[in-house]
Formats: sequence, structure tokens, C-alpha cells
Amino acid sequence: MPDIVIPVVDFAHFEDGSSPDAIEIGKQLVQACQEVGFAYFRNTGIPQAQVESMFEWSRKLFSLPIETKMLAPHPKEGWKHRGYSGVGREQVSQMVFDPSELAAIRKQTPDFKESFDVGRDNCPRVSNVWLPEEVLPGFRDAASAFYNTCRQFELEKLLPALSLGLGLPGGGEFLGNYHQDAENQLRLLHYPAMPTEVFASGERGRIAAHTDFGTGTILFQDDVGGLEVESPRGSGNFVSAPPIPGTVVFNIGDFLMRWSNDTLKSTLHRVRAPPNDGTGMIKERFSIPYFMSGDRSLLVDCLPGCWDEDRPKKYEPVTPGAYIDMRLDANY
Ligand SMILES: O=C(O)CCC(=O)C(=O)O
Ligand SMILES: [Fe+2]
Repeated sequence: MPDIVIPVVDFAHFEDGSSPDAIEIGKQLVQACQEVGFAYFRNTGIPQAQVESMFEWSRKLFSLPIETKMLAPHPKEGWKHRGYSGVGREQVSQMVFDPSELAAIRKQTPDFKESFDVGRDNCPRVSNVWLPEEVLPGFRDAASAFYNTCRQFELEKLLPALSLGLGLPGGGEFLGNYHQDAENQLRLLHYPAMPTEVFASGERGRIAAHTDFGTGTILFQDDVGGLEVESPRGSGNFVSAPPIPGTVVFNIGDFLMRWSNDTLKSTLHRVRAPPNDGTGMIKERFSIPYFMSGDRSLLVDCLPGCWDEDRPKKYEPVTPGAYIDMRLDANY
């Protein structure tokens, strides 16, 4: 079977979702989600300057001393995805060249990354965990504003396009009605620079192969590269999803795959080290995923149009809350 090509979906003429172009864009998106589970988006309306500025904030945040970053610690409970998580390894490993130490790192460290998670303001279930404002003045406002920009894209373009493309009842509004609570998570990710040695065996990557849990994810990546997507699905072979300037990557999550009776694919992906450039070091990488999920307590049954006599429903109705908790419990 040939490798997949990750399609590019252009939202330029989507407008408010009522144009004839909007249905066409929705159909292209759904086709990409059925065949690949991944797409590049162009002309999302998310200002490029705001994306670049968020990467700048991320760079500033992660270059703070570890003691400072730990002023906003990720809560003990694994499911409370807020605040700073470090691997605690990055200081040592930046400058480790001794083979036995490297061997030890290879064995111990799960993924070489640190992250900072932000949810919606005033969430009754999980509060945001911020650094004291004086430590990084302006960060909190910038991260909240970026969260809201992504949220706006989700509500005004992404969910309407998926709803239209799937031909769901109620036109573009169907999926939005199940995403009223903004159960979303903005994650700043930093994969520190590493000696080439650390990745030499090819067994270790920056983030191991996984699928995302929720409805879907939009992912901003810097120009370093390394993201890979399984192709064809289920084969264990991966193709590169290189950075394309001016685009954002999108992928379907497991919940929407289930909801669609496995019509839309939640595809395995990972981040590997980019090719060795001869410096002996693998460059650091910054990325910013925005994970989207449905309202926790709304019971969802198989999407209309995704089942019929010949394609019976494969799954029981479930709420996003119960499903995601079940997945998280399996992980922690
Ligand atoms: O860093 C990346 O580009 C990918 C991150 C990712 O897949 C995730 O956090 O779920
Ligand atoms: Fe992911």
C-alpha cells in the first residue's frame, strides 16, 4: 500500500460557514479525516503574529530556572493538566557526553520534554496554575488570549466544517452543541537540545507513538521538524509531517473516532529527532498543541450518517467525561 500524503485544507473562503465554499471545505476536511486522520490547515484566521508571539513566550518560559518554573507545578493528580511539568533531566542531559551516563538516561527517561498546560479561565473543575505575575509579566494574559483565539477557530470554523462535511443535522451547528464548555487544553511543549548520541539507536524519540484522546488537536510546530504520522494506518510505518510555514497541523482524537463509528481516524503519531546536522547536538524543538474535547456530561451516541444496516453501531453511548477519565486512568 502506498504511503499517505497529508492533505492541505484551506479555510480562506469558509467565512461564516454559510457560503457554498464552506460545504466543499467541510467535505475536503472530512475526506482527510477519513483517509489520513491528519491535515494541514491554511488561512485559519489565527493571526500568524500571535502564533509567533506565543512561541516567544514559550521560549522565555522554558528558559527560566527550574526553581522558578516549579512555582507553577502541575498538580499531583495526573488528570489535572495545568501548570509546569518538567522531566527534571534536562539540565543534566544538555551537557552529558559520558557514554555510561547517556546509557543511564536512555534507560530511565520516558520522553525528553517539559510542558506547561493552560485551560479555560474560571473552570469549576480544574483551576489554572500560573507563575507569579512578576516572574514573567504578561505571560498569563498572552496564554489566555491565545487559548481564546484557538477556541474561536474551533467554534467558528473547525466544528462547523466537520459538521457540514459529515452532513450532520442542523448544518454547521451539530458538533458545536457538544462543545459548549471549552474542555480544551493549550500545551506549551519544549524538547531540549540533546547530544546526537541520545537518539543514535533510533529507538528513542522525543515523544513516543500515541493517539490523542479527545475530539481533535490543532498543533503549531516550529521549524525544527521531527513529527511523524503512521502510514498507512495500522502498518507501523511512519511518514514525516514537516513544518509548512503558515499552516497548522490538525488531527482527529480517539473520542471523535469512536463517536463517528471509526469513520474518522485517530492516527498514531510521534516526534523523532530531526536529521543529524553534524553539530553533535539535536536542536531543541518547541510545539504548541491545543487539545479539544466535548462537554463532559453530554451522552453521545453514534453520529447520524455514520451507521446504517450495513454498518451497525460498534460502540455503546458514552459521555466524553467518562471516556476520557477511563483513558487517563489507564495511563497513570
Ligand atoms: O510536539 C509535537 O509536535 C507533537 C505533540 C503531540 O503529539 C502531543 O502532545 O500529543
Ligand atoms: Fe499527540
